[in-house]
Amino acid sequence: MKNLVKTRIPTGYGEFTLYLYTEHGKDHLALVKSDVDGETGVPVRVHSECLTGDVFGSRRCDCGDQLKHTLQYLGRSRCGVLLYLRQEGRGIGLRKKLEAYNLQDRGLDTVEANISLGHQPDERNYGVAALMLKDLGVRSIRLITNNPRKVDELTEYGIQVDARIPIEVGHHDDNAGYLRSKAEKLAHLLTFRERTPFHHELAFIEPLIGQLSLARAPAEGGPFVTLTYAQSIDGSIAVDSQVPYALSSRPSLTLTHFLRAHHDALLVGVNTILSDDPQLNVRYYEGENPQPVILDSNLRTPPDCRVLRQSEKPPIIVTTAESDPDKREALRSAGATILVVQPGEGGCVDLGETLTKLSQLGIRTLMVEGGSKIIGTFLKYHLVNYCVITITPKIIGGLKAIDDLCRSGEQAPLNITECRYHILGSDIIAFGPIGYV
Ligand SMILES: Nc1nc2c(ncn2[C@@H]2O[C@H](COP(=O)(O)OP(=O)(O)OP(=O)(O)O)[C@@H](O)[C@H]2O)c(=O)[nH]1
Ligand SMILES: [Zn+2]
Repeated sequence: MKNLVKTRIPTGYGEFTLYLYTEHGKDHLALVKSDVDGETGVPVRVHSECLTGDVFGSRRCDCGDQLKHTLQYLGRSRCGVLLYLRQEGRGIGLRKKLEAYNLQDRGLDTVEANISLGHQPDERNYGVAALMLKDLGVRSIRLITNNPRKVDELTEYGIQVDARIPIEVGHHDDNAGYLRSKAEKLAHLLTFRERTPFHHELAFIEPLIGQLSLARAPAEGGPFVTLTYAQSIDGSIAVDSQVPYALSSRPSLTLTHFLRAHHDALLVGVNTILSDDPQLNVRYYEGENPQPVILDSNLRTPPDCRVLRQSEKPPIIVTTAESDPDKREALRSAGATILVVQPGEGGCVDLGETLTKLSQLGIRTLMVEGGSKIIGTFLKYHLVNYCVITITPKIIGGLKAIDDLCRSGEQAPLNITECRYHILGSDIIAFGPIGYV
């Protein structure tokens, strides 16, 4: 199979190259991030066309969300491939799929509907996908799918599949029946994570939960970073840096704890430990406590702070080689794990090295809660993947969440792409991925 046209496609998720192939008069597409020729372990999604889901955002299936999450994931990956195969309706075409939908509205499931229209439950073939991957020169792949048949067939066609990356996203009431049929009748590996459906009033944050589930797959680079904080309407996170100030309302606090339960680790700066003495655990929601991480270049963390006295998981304290060895020993005796990294800018620890080391410790998803210095530094170095900002109806004129990012002129304003807004109690939650393109 030969590529007929190749062109550059800049997107909100990063720049890709689009390759067009043709087989039996049908165009199939490969959207490729970076050069994948000769690469191993390349993240690959083999996506079957679903006009209703991909273009119109139909909630009858999970295709549209899977497509969007894949693009976001590939945008963050060093390289990757999205194959867009024109196999509408699991190979039976759009018209028949729409007829099948009507049969499903009369009580048949997705498999029965295909059969009653005289078709197989699934008429797709992945030979063309294998040929496209071979033409692109990919040596081995990690396949983004819940469908074990795709893994088996690509393997039979000579593609080495090193691993499967699950993509359980976009689950809701409208497609619950369809997903159940896929799991029960088509052997899809769907766990119906006990987290979904969760607290009904927190269902709005599902786009982030989907990203986190993808981020758990082993990948190159550091963990997926979610930045969360609460600010007043004028952008303050506290009256001043010394005094703790509870800004969030109870529902927003539940959201924070819910998010903590969905991340491997929770990171704060030592100033937050000194001013708030927080517990950094999950209390307003039922779920696992994240691993606390404290950035503390000079080891000012008091050995009797709450996170050391009370936490079920003792914190990882990140410091530099210059910090006092006696303090290090005292914190170690109190239970902390000390992680030594290079010094970074402005007396902070080097964040890039910190993230690499946390990733080596198995931390794939990291929630960053502040304070202001940490928020600013993570943003400045483009280390944040996703933001969840709680805006409370208060005017404080105090300590700004982000004091200086663009003022020096070196940094362009950052965009929260596809920013969504949700009203939770009396607060507004603004959330979305950060785009750096
Ligand atoms: N015939 C038929 N096709 C459907 C129906 N719902 C979705 N599809 C098509 O199914 C294809 C997607 O297949 P899915 O079974 O959702 O997922 P998959 O591609 O097998 O597996 P994943 O890689 O995990 O997404 C797309 O081509 C959709 O158009 C349906 O009820 N009937
Ligand atoms: Zn679909």
